[in-house]
Amino acid sequence: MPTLSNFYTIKDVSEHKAKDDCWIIVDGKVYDVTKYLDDHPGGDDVILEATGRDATDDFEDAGHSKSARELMEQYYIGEFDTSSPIATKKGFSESFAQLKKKQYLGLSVAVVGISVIVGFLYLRKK
Ligand code: HEM
Repeated sequence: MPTLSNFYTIKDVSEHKAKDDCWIIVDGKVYDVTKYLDDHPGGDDVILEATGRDATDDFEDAGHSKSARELMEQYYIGEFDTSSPIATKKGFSESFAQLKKKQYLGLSVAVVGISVIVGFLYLRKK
């Protein structure tokens, strides 16, 4: 029998990033792991660090066993709404924006520097 699932956007999931209210996204599914944090063999910090974004890569990198995957089923609360944009690595979008800012700054400094040198050479020739 088909079942209706809850769908959560990244905004919904981002509202549950605390130790006493923690959701994670793994493989397109959303889990409320609040009650599991203290029991997690990998520690609560790794899970808390992976909230508010797609934690699939971190979950897979840890090489979870079959029993760990079975265990997580009891924390399943719904599907992740993939129509919303999402980062897979923490801070990727922020660091990309910072990099772009730095590039603009570098370009401005180069333009000013070249103008000064050209101006200097021009004046010396006179
Ligand atoms: C409902 C979700 C989760 C469950 C049920 C779960 C369960 C487990 C279990 C049972 C282990 C012990 C080893 C094993 O049997 O594989 C483990 C280890 C570990 N988990 Fe999770 N885990 C969950 C989510 C996560 C997430 C989201 C991350 C990373 C962000 C993570 C990172 C780790 C790490 C790093 C270990 C390493 C332990 C070590 O070998 O030192 N886990 N987890």
